[in-house]
Amino acid sequence: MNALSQPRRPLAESSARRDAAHFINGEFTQGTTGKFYDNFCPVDGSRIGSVPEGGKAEIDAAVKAARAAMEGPWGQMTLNERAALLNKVAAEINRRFDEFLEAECLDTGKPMSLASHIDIPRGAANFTMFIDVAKTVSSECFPMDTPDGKGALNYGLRRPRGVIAVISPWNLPLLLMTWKVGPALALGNTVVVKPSEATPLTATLLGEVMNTCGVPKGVYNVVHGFGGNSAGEFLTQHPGVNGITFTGSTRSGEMLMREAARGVRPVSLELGGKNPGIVFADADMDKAIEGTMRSAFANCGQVCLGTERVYVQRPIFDEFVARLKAGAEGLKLGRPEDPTTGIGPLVSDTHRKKVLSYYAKAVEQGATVVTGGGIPDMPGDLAGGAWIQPTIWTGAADDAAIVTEEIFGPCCHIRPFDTEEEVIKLANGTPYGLAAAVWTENLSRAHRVASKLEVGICWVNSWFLRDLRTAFGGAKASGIGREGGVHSLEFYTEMTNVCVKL
Ligand SMILES: NC(=O)C1=CN([C@@H]2O[C@H](COP(=O)(O)OP(=O)(O)OC[C@H]3O[C@@H](n4cnc5c(N)ncnc54)[C@H](O)[C@@H]3O)[C@@H](O)[C@H]2O)C=CC1
Ligand SMILES: O=C(O)/C=C/C=C(\O)C(=O)O
Repeated sequence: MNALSQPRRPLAESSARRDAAHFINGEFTQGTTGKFYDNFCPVDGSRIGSVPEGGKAEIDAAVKAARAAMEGPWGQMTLNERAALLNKVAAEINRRFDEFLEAECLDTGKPMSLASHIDIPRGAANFTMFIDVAKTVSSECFPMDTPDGKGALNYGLRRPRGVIAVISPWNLPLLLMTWKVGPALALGNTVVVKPSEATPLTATLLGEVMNTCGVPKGVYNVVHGFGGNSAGEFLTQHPGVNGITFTGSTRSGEMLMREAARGVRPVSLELGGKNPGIVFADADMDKAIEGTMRSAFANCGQVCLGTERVYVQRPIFDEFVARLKAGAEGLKLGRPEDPTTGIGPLVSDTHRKKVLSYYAKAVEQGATVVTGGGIPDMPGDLAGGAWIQPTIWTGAADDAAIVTEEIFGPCCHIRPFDTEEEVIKLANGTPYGLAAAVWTENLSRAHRVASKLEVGICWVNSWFLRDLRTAFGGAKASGIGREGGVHSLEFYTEMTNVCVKL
């Protein structure tokens, strides 16, 4: 199970190559729209299977099933009963680890070495962690004075919010979907999930797991389809939805928020980033290079927390650029099942077109291409995949597109800086505010800089070190709200203050 130490069977032979299906009220269905689209593997462009596109009828059926489950057996369950079921779900994901792994790597093309360490284990951990939160969280209590001297007692009572719409992206499909489904269910809600159109497989597979574990029908529903004028928009428009949680682009987040305004429904939005990495001259160079390699290139740069702007203090600038260049050029592009693969393809040809448009803009706007900048020559069937070269630039202006806009590819721009004050201003000089990575051996400086960066998450001498109990989310245009640990209660529950006169 789990870690990848030797080659796996080729994904071409995987039994995870299947048609996707909606999962509504505990049953798999192809729906009634008669519309289907093809799901392609970005490794070689091969067809994985078909995906039904859900319409208003499928969304309505899923929302009604979710509501009925709230009012039925799920809503009647004790926390311990719910927890037992969700622990079984986590155990079943681990038991079917290889199926989830193959499905995720078929859909995304990411290396199995990465998905077996991050995506699939987190798919299970997202359930167990939030069960712990639900079981251990305490409530607030305020005793108060009253004129008669007898007093009153206020206490907060948390109830599930209801039917939660989960709209999830393609870059970490199982991880980011369960990051929302885990707390939603642990806290007693039901869900309708609209996974990304590009990555339908693991959400479908999770339906099988729910049935195997005896999770009541209607608790977990999946409807496939696209965003605007399709399943995504129909879901957010449905009046039976009590809250909308979304991870994806800032543009789509804005649209969702408009939909959520109808009926004044809460949103939790984790959106785009243009995250800075700041490397001070006193940094441990090996650690800074290793961390920046991961933050710029892991998952082919398709991580919202990734570093696309690197600021390096001038005395170490040339050495840093040379070493990151060597690292990028040493990354092996390869098949997911090859344990020596360092980087996979982008998720789709459509996304590659977007990333390549930035590669072109970088040159047009006068940046120096340190390495990469195009499409690599891939052998045989891989030539049909969405491969792209890891790319590093220097010399772009601070207002160039590659320095200001989220690219979501394996690339970064490196710029020198002189002073702490200057780099804080540069780092904050963007509408986004998701994450930052600061590299320094000076403890005082680390704390000082972290406190001044306008971001939701600041790593010091690390990147993507995740404690699931901590607050996770973005500042400014990178999102609204925080999820993780007790912070998830804010969105997934509704608080009633009970005031008891004594
Ligand atoms: N913050 C993050 O983690 C992610 C950021 N992105 C960024 O977004 C860019 C565009 O990628 P997309 O796949 O188009 O991301 P997107 O943000 O448009 O899509 C994410 C999810 O939202 C759904 N969606 C889109 N529009 C919707 C609407 N009007 N109503 C309801 N649901 C809707 C999609 O079907 C998908 O499930 C990427 O190039 C990247 O820059 C993409 C994926 C994840
Ligand atoms: O929850 C995590 O650990 C990772 C989150 C990553 C994203 O939200 C993303 O890349 O979109």
